[in-house]
Amino acid sequence: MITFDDVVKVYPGGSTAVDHLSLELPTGKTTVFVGPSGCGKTTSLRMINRMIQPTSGRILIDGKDVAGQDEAELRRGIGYVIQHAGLFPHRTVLDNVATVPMLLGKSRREARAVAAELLERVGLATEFASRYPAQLSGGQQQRVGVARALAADPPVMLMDEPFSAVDPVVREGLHREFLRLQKDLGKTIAMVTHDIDEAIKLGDVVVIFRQGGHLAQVGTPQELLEHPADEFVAEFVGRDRGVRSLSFDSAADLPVRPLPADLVLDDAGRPAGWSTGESTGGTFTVADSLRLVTDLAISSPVGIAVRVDDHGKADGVVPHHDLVDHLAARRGRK
Ligand SMILES: Nc1ncnc2c1ncn2[C@@H]1O[C@H](COP(=O)(O)OP(=O)(O)OP(=O)(O)O)[C@@H](O)[C@H]1O
Repeated sequence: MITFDDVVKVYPGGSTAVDHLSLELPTGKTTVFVGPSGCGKTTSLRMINRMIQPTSGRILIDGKDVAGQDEAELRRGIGYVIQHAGLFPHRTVLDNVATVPMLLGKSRREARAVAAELLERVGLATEFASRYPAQLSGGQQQRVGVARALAADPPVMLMDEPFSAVDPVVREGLHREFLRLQKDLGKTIAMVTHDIDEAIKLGDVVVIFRQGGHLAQVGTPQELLEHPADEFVAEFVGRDRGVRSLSFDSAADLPVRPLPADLVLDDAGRPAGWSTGESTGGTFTVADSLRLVTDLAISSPVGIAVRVDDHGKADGVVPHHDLVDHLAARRGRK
């Protein structure tokens, strides 16, 4: 666990970047710092590995004050990923990643073997290993940056806007990769982003800052969407927060009706469209979210979402008025 204990940072010149921050970042989870520009996110992140010294207060990792630790040793346990990956331009991709294990005392051969394995883990094919950073796309460079940060197998990772320099499609892929990796690795991650959607997608815990380095709210993405603490948070998480909070609710307890006669099935019982010739526009299973069902019901030409089982066989439908009733009942329960 990383603990901020009443941390203040006032820069020379008098601007307060972080104002009495007390916060706990749980072990093995991703905590995302988000907020408007200049609200102290990066300053907070960099105080964890002592790139910036707090003016007052303490930061502890697993109960140990970082201020009392040897800087080099502290940083060996903390991976650091930045926006443009920060790769060494004159070293190959493989050697960029192998540098850290070599610094930690592994032979060149061993270090390269570790590097090759990490590159594979972040989804880079072996053919990229011998290229130089400039010969990679932004998204590929970012993967190398993540692999390099993981090379010392640090329990803690700091990530400052790691995905913001790439286009939305590439970012989407990196997000998927990140979630898959983190599920396997369970690192204690602190990440900075200015993008609330990214924070909600990647964070187990989301910390919203407001101007002046004040904490606005801390919570799970679902808590922030459903119970914003004030107008600032409500505005920040977005006006469509109600719809987005449906992503965190399962479709498992949504009541379904029997299959209507005008739903056409193929020989295997899979939905093939409506008798009017229109498509079902997709299907859902009990493992999906209420957001998907809502989307299907709204975009369906007949206003009905079709549920299938694990084999793709249709096993029930949800007309949009049933969905509206379910959502109203859900609101009553919360
Ligand atoms: N080295 C510095 N000297 C003086 N003031 C600084 C310094 N670094 C940052 N600041 C100020 O401290 C405040 C917080 O900066 P910080 O970089 O932590 O914000 P941020 O939330 O990460 O912003 P952004 O999203 O724009 O990167 C800002 O007002 C900034 O101008």
